[in-house]
Amino acid sequence: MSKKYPIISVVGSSGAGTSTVKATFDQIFRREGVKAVSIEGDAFHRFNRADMKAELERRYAAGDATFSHFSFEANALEDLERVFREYGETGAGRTRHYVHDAKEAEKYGVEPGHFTDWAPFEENTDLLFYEGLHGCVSTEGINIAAHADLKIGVVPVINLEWIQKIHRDRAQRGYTTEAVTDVILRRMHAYVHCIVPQFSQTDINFQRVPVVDTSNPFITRWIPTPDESLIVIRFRNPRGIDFPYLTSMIHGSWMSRANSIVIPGNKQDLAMQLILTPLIERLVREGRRARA
Ligand SMILES: Nc1ncnc2c1ncn2[C@@H]1O[C@H](COP(=O)(O)OP(=O)(O)OP(=O)(O)O)[C@@H](O)[C@H]1O
Ligand SMILES: O=C(CO)[C@H](O)[C@H](O)COP(=O)(O)O
Repeated sequence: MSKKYPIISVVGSSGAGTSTVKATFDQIFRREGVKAVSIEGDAFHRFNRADMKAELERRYAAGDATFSHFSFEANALEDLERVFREYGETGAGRTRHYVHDAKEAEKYGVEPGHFTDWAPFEENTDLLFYEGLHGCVSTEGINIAAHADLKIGVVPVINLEWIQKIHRDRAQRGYTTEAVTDVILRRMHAYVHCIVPQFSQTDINFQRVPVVDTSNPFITRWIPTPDESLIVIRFRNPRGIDFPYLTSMIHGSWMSRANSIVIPGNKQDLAMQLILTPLIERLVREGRRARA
């Protein structure tokens, strides 16, 4: 935690929608005049695509079928923790990009499956924004969650998460349904042990729930739309959250528990703006005051 240089960490599995949620944050940053530096969790993969394949085969041959991009060891989490710590203390840090597909290759000038060079953060920023797989990890020897000041989980129910991943990986990354299904299966062990525990560290979870039949996620022809879903928003500490205000501003919402509200799926953007803007505004105000 850092008053001077705050960190926002948005965590979700692959295909959960963290990149989509980043667009809402960017909108809030622009509107509120917040200068943010952004990093992607995939920048901290330990291996490029070819080396990851070799490492997977090596471990598989040695009898380990649990290794995947979700595993702690597949990611340089010690570097991610260092970046969080250094940013919190000094406002400095560095990042790079993992290039997934041809479109990103054109943008970054690096072949798919490779990393760009590391580059230092822009100076004089108000906050660090992270989105990815491991931004709230708290395990033996690594405590990334401890460095983040606002921690958000993006967690569609699992059938929906698979549908989102399958459609995104097919449409944008050129994979077949079978290839994505294999990846989902291979990652299941680490999903349970490395990804899921983070959602108990988060301050707020956004859980999208479809209200259409997704019982066979591998054959659905499209991703359930916002109108075909609800979102459960759960606050770890409900103290200070103005629930009557939220439920009156968000048409069609209701409280389902003392710390949770349910909203129509098409109100996600509005709900995030109403909930997150005051929290971001406070972090930035306190940061600017501490740095003055
Ligand atoms: N609220 C939503 N409503 C409808 N579709 C959504 C929603 N959120 C995400 N999606 C869709 O799900 C797919 C995956 O979303 P996104 O790329 O944001 O995931 P991600 O968590 O960033 O994945 P990765 O970390 O693997 O890059 C995209 O096709 C996106 O359009
Ligand atoms: O989205 C992901 C994790 O968040 C990707 O699955 C990961 O970055 C590896 O990509 P690839 O195997 O296609 O090189």
